[in-house]
Amino acid sequence: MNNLFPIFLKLENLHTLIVGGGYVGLEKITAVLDNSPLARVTLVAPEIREEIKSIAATNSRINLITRKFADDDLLEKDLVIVATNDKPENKRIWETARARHIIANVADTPDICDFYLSSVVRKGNLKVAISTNGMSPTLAKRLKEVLGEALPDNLEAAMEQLKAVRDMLKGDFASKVDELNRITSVLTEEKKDAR
Ligand SMILES: C[C@@]1(CC(=O)O)c2cc3[nH]c(cc4nc(cc5[nH]c(cc(n2)[C@H]1CCC(=O)O)[C@@](C)(CC(=O)O)[C@@H]5CCC(=O)O)C(CC(=O)O)=C4CCC(=O)O)c(CCC(=O)O)c3CC(=O)O
Ligand SMILES: NC(=O)C1=CN([C@@H]2O[C@H](COP(=O)(O)OP(=O)(O)OC[C@H]3O[C@@H](n4cnc5c(N)ncnc54)[C@H](O)[C@@H]3O)[C@@H](O)[C@H]2O)C=CC1
Repeated sequence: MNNLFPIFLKLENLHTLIVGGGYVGLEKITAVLDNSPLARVTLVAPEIREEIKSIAATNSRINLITRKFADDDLLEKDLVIVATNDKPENKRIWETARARHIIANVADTPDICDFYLSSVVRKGNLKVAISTNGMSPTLAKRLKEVLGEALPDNLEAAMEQLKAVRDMLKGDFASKVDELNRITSVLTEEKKDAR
């Protein structure tokens, strides 16, 4: 059973802290910016990889701090991704974040993660997030490739047309829901017919 509750965060409205500037720190900041290019991120680490420095050089919303993590780095942060190579310190940072009610992801240590990153299929406005409940990130990555190929390319046009219909529809909420369900029923009916 996967009990994780999926949500889609507007990281441009939040302030994310990343602790650690090595390979994993780079992977995490890349995942954040690929999805949310306007995310506000502070990254703290005594040694920061060159790739991270070049990302920050062209993005004023990324702030790099070149020193070890200090508890007050958590001030005014909404979520934290911990990726240092010091396991006990990772755990201590998670505990400190917990005490301040800030949710944390700790690379390498699912037991003390409040949230996981997901594998992400993107097609224009459509985004599908995949989790295997931490069982196999590699399977999540493969499924992303499979779904990416399986989803039709004209979904964006369909979404745009449905949005236009949605904006045009008059009447109360229930009648709008009925109409949108009627228009889109073909999507599931075709599948039923094929069986
Ligand atoms: C629990 C979770 C917590 C979290 O990190 O958020 C976690 C944990 C761990 N990952 C490990 C290893 C690898 N992770 C990847 C890849 C990804 N890992 C991601 C998410 C998650 N990884 C969360 C669960 C997601 C879920 O529910 O399915 C993805 C989806 C998203 C992202 O990270 O951005 C991204 C794919 C992105 C994409 O391309 O689509 C690869 C493959 C590769 O890179 O090719 C490997 C190597 C192969 C292997 O080990 O499987 C290890 C062992 C470390 C060690 O052995 O030292 C742990 C720790 C453990 O399991 O104990
Ligand atoms: N490299 C990989 O592909 C994987 C690594 N891991 C694990 O993830 C962790 C991080 O790995 P890497 O990024 O590869 O390590 P790395 O050695 O490349 O980077 C570690 C980073 O942590 C920083 N750091 C150390 N102590 C700190 C502190 N007190 N405060 C702030 N920053 C601090 C360092 O300055 C450096 O930027 C390690 O525990 C590693 O075992 C897990 C899975 C895969």
